[in-house]
Amino acid sequence: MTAPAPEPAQEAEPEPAAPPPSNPADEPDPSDPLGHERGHLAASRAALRAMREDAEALDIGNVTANWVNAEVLQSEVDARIKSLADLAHTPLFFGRLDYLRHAAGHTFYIGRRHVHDADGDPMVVDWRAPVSQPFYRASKKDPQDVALRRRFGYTGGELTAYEDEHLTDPAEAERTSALLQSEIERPRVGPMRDIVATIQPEQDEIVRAGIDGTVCVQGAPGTGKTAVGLHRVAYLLYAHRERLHRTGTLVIGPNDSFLHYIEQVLPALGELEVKQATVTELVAAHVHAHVQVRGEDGAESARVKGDARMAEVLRRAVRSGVTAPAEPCVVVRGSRRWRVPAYELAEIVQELLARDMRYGAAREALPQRIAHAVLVRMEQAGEAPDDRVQDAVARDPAVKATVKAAWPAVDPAKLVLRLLSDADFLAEHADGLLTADEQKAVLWERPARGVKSARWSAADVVLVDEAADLVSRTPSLGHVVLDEAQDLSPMQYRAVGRRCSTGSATVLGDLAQGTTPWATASWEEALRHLGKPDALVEELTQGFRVPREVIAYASRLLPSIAPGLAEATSIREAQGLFSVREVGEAREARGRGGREELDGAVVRACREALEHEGSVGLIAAGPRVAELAAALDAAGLDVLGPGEETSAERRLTLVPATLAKGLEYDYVVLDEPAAVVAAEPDERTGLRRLYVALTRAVSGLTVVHARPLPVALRGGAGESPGR
Ligand SMILES: Nc1ncnc2c1ncn2[C@@H]1O[C@H](COP(=O)(O)OP(=O)(O)OP(=O)(O)O)[C@@H](O)[C@H]1O
Repeated sequence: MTAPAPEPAQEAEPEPAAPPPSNPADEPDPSDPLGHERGHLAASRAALRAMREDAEALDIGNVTANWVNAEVLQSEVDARIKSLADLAHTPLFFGRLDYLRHAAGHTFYIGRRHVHDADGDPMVVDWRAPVSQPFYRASKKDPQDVALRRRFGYTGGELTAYEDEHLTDPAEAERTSALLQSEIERPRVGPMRDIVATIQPEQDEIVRAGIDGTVCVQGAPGTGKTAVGLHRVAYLLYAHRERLHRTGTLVIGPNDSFLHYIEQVLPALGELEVKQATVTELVAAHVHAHVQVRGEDGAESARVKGDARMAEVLRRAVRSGVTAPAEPCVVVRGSRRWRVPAYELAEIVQELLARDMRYGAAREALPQRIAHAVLVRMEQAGEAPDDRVQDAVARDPAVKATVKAAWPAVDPAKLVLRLLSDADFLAEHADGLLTADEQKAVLWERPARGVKSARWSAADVVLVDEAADLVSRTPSLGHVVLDEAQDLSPMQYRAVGRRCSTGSATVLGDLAQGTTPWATASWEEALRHLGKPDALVEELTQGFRVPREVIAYASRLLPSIAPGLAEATSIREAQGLFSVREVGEAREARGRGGREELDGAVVRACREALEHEGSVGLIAAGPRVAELAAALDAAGLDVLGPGEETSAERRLTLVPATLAKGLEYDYVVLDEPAAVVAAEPDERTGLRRLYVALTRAVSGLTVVHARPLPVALRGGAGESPGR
């Protein structure tokens, strides 16, 4: 952190950390508070080293004789040793609270992890501990027993500044923190970082919401939804470690480059166990070893396959093989024959069908029910059969044959394959649910021969997942974070809902950024599909990413893409660079000459952006990517693809607009907005895609266009900057 702290903060030149005071509890030297804080930092680091040495010295041989236990224990010890590493560029603490009257002590240093001294007294407390909460929430209006909140500034790992707020001092005016501001405005390079030092009060409320409730967050671009979701997982893991260790946690994101972008946030917070996946990966891994996504759907076919009505079609199809037995079931035991008549078998089957049971569970219950009917007859005949007899009868070949005929086993993948290949079978179960046209849209163009060879699409696999759940219940995790949720179909929401049916979820999204034909229109409806209709819907409106002028420009699209939504604010104070450059005449631009001129202007804009510190993203419509890659190459500019990590040397990424969601770059060059819009199946989706692309910039945006800008973006005369 480099920004100087304002009055009354103290600034100091970086210098080696002072040696730890002989007694860290020594009263601070009022003439050198920074020296005292550095002393505490050095002492905390020494304490962390000692904790690590203790962990390394653990001899588990004494604790366990069993080698399986020993292995488990050793891996836990190894994980602990790893988690105790002192990372040079992650300061051990970033804040301090002095309480007025706290029972357990007075001063607490807040950091990413807990550190204690040899007596077990805390040197640094975890940001997630209850005692740390006022660091994020206390204010002059509600000091929460805090006299002093101190924020620390670091330069290259050295403690170089601090900034104080005396929350109970009426004479001290409230003001924004410069350290906080500089942290927010720090240039971005590389993957996403944690925000523990600067979580805002309204974000903290979501982060620390109870584990039993599902929270849904609607938020404009850059309001910190992803950051909040990830910190919430870290918080829940801290507060409910045992429970979540058993049940598991999962973060769902829209694509692999996004998951790659966020994957280091949780490990940096010491959480190494959280799984990350896209919905498609999650579902495909679960349903069938041979079901692989290799096909694609057209918009209409994907829309119908993603519609919640498909759940009912599948329910009917799964149960369609159940038939009332026409023959009695005759079990021979010794010299006696026991006969359960067909009408009674039919009653048993009917009764199971009427129950709210999984298909597979009912199929397992059926032989026991038939055996019970046999046992009743045995008892009536004066026998005294026990449970073992009932089990033996349930396994009798005659009973098995009855079950097989009345309640056939269902293979979910084969069932869906038949639905998508066999028009009559589909019609039978979609009757009254899907129109003839919709049924046509659902059917594969070429019927597949087998599960392995079928060209399953992402939407098909979700259908298989639904069918699999109808047969046997999908195991639920303890907590699921669903990011960029607005793009999910109702059937996908159901698939995610199954994975948190006995747990809870954090649903994050922005209705204005929905770019699928089935994009979420209302959170209430989405939450119903998810199976969490009582979830709390919160809104975040403070933008941390996009400069004011840029968000105002992008927000011109809101009336066309999401009329009900409010424009985000920007808490960035830095002005930000923003220009819209028109190249040549629109007419001319349709020809090759125009495109070359456009490519040239784009390359120039990229070069200019690279003169600044931080990452640069060139966002363009998919069909433009190859041409722009060639132009950049010809100009000698080194360019990365999405998902490749930026570094100080390689900072320019060429991103197809379809993959820009959730990502951010310090400087964005946006190529030809009209092409971004035109690459989508309809105008609303196109404008939403454009809205996403326009809101990726942290410090500057240059829009370069040859074709006329979309009408919704043009604004009034003289409003466009840089012309
Ligand atoms: N409290 C905060 N302090 C510092 N930086 C923050 C804070 N909240 C969010 N940010 C930063 O703002 C940027 C945007 O956050 P994030 O990506 O989580 O937003 P989002 O709402 O998910 O955006 P989008 O809708 O575009 O996906 C990130 O760089 C994030 O680290």
